[in-house]
Amino acid sequence: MSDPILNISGLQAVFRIAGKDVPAVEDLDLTIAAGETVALVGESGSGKSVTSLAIMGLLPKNVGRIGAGTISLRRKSGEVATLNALDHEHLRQIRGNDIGMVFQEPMTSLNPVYTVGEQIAEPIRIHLGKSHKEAAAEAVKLLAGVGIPDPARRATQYPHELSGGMRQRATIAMALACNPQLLIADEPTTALDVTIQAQILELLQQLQRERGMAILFVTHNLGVVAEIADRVAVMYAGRVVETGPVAEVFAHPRHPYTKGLLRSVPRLGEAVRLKEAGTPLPTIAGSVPSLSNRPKGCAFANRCQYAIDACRTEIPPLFDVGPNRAARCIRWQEV
Ligand SMILES: Nc1ncnc2c1ncn2[C@@H]1O[C@H](COP(=O)(O)OP(=O)(O)OP(=O)(O)O)[C@@H](O)[C@H]1O
Repeated sequence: MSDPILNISGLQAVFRIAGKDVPAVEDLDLTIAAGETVALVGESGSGKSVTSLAIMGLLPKNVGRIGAGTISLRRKSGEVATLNALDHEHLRQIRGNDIGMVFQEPMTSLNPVYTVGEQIAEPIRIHLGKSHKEAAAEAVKLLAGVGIPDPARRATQYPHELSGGMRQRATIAMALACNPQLLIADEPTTALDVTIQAQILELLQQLQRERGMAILFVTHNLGVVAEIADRVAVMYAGRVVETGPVAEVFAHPRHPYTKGLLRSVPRLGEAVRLKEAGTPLPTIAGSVPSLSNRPKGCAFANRCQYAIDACRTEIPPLFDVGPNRAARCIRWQEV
């Protein structure tokens, strides 16, 4: 792989809960190259959002912090910055400039009292030092680039005047305004209906082809992963339990959790067949253990049909299970 844009090594993110430091993410390694999309996937509570917040330096103040590890980003200038060693001011310069962000709910990024055009122009003025006029013209171009019809008029409108899909396109335009090296997209299509979702995914892929940025895509939706990602990192209870190229991981999962997740996604037609037969969709019984309640050894063991006593004593390491593939399961050969 060429020098990665993002390189995370041994990341631990902790929360202070009832006077104790509790790790929400542990021992996480992740790299993303230019032009590559890596998906972080897992059930609610697995640590996906905490990971993306840690990268952006946006863990909740006084409660969350990075306990260990390094997060390096190759900036547009070519300089490699260790994000977790930077102060707030430096991080602010990097966010919106070298890192673009798109969240599930566009209204969290858009300010209701400014026009869409003003909001897209702002980072262009702040980070790229363009004049008001230049930035405003650039904002219209960006709106056109994300497929918004009549962009000059749309730029003068307020967020509530746009549909949900259009708003998400506008936040993508804002995220890309400074031509970032890395785009972090945290459930960007979850709040949209499926046709709009497909359009937004297509748009992100097209923009990535044009710009060659690295994308970290956070989702719980395996269908979306299959559609958009080159590689996937499956998270469970704060750790990556399986990683590798999407096609191979999905065809031959090596961790029981990945296998369970895949089984709980019905293929087209299968859902109807199961319903007609009165058979419930297979699900993974139980839920992700809470932070303060993580069991000893493999955190998945109490939901796992492959678990043996040895699983409950030590946390398994990530085993090499194929080219560019790893799985955190001592029984991976039997899965
Ligand atoms: N501010 C916080 N204080 C304490 N614990 C937190 C905080 N934010 C998240 N956590 C805990 O960290 C763990 C990981 O949460 P995270 O939000 O990263 O999960 P997720 O995989 O992104 O889930 P979702 O898809 O629901 O967002 C969870 O156990 C969650 O309860």
